[in-house]
Amino acid sequence: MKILLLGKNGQVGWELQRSLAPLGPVIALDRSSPTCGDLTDLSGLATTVRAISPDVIINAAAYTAVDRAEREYDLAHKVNALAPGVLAREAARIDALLIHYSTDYVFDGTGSLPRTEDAPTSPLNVYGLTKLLGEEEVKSSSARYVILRTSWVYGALGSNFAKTILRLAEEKEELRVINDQFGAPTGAELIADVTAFILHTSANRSISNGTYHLTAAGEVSWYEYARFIIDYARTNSDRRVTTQLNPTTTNEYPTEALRPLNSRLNTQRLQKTFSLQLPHWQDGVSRLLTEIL
Ligand SMILES: NC(=O)C1=CN([C@@H]2O[C@H](COP(=O)(O)OP(=O)(O)OC[C@H]3O[C@@H](n4cnc5c(N)ncnc54)[C@H](OP(=O)(O)O)[C@@H]3O)[C@@H](O)[C@H]2O)C=CC1
Ligand SMILES: Cc1cn([C@H]2C[C@H](O)[C@@H](COP(=O)(O)OP(=O)(O)O[C@H]3O[C@@H](C)C(=O)[C@@H](O)[C@H]3O)O2)c(=O)[nH]c1=O
Ligand SMILES: [Mg+2]
Repeated sequence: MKILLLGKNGQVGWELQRSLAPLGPVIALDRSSPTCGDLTDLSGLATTVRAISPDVIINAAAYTAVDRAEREYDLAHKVNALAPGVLAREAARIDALLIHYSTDYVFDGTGSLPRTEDAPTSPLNVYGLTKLLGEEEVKSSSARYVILRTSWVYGALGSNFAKTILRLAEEKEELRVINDQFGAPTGAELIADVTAFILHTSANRSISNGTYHLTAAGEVSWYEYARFIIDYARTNSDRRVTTQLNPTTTNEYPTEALRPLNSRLNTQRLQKTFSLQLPHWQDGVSRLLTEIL
């Protein structure tokens, strides 16, 4: 199968370059590739799909700066909603399968139960809204598609909460981290591996269009996640991690964008449909920390 990958140097895109390699030729693009891989260039994107004519399109590119998106609606909307719409309509023209990623931030995060794929969406911030509009663009096209909603992504390459905390833990005397937002940190490696597995499955049996929640198992608050990272660095490295880590609340830690308190996603549909098991978040985070410390 010929695969077109967009966003090749993001956290997930980078790991996809590895996990997709055994499945067939991968044409991997980013915003500065000679062949247009810029999601703000909607006609250029369409031309790219027509020129390459892939069997599968994987969209790992996105506007992911959650606070900045509050000030850059038009750009976030173009990248997260209009561009996936173009990809979906071009996929439909050539009968390619589109794999697209979305987020826990499409939900408002009330209550404490893990949300299923069909739970009502109600984003609290611009990033979440534009990602939801992107999902709707994909679903309303006549393309074959799989949407994978994930959460709290980290990887060795790129920026993420785990790497930020490691840095701040050496720089600052005190760190305050929110203790009332809960979710599952999910490795870019895991997302990429599951994506490759889904594609391999789709080569042998037809899979129906659908949205699936894909996160690591277990749950944690950002504060407990930071605690895990700092304890791990103290035990397993020579870093001088002298910071004092203190819990705080969403109300006491204002940010430009509102974030859901409950980011828990129910992953049963993915596990049952593809006979998969999802590892605990601590497994992947320990691997990351071992790798970067
Ligand atoms: N990060 C997270 O915590 C979560 C991410 N997701 C979703 O998972 C997917 C992958 O995210 P992740 O890998 O973490 O994100 P990253 O921010 O690590 O990577 C996104 C990539 O998209 C690229 N990109 C941004 N704008 C454009 C553009 N106009 N044209 C081409 N490329 C562009 C970025 O390039 P550049 O660096 O040049 O800007 C970057 O390489 C996204 O759909 C995201 O919404 C879902 C839940 C959580
Ligand atoms: C750095 C820092 C963050 N925080 C809080 C802010 C926020 O609520 C939480 C995580 O911070 P981040 O900046 O990593 O949050 P954010 O960039 O919003 O992370 C999100 O990114 C998008 C792309 C997604 O799709 C989501 O799943 C989620 O991963 O921790 C603290 O309380 N103290 C700190 O020192
Ligand atoms: Mg972030």
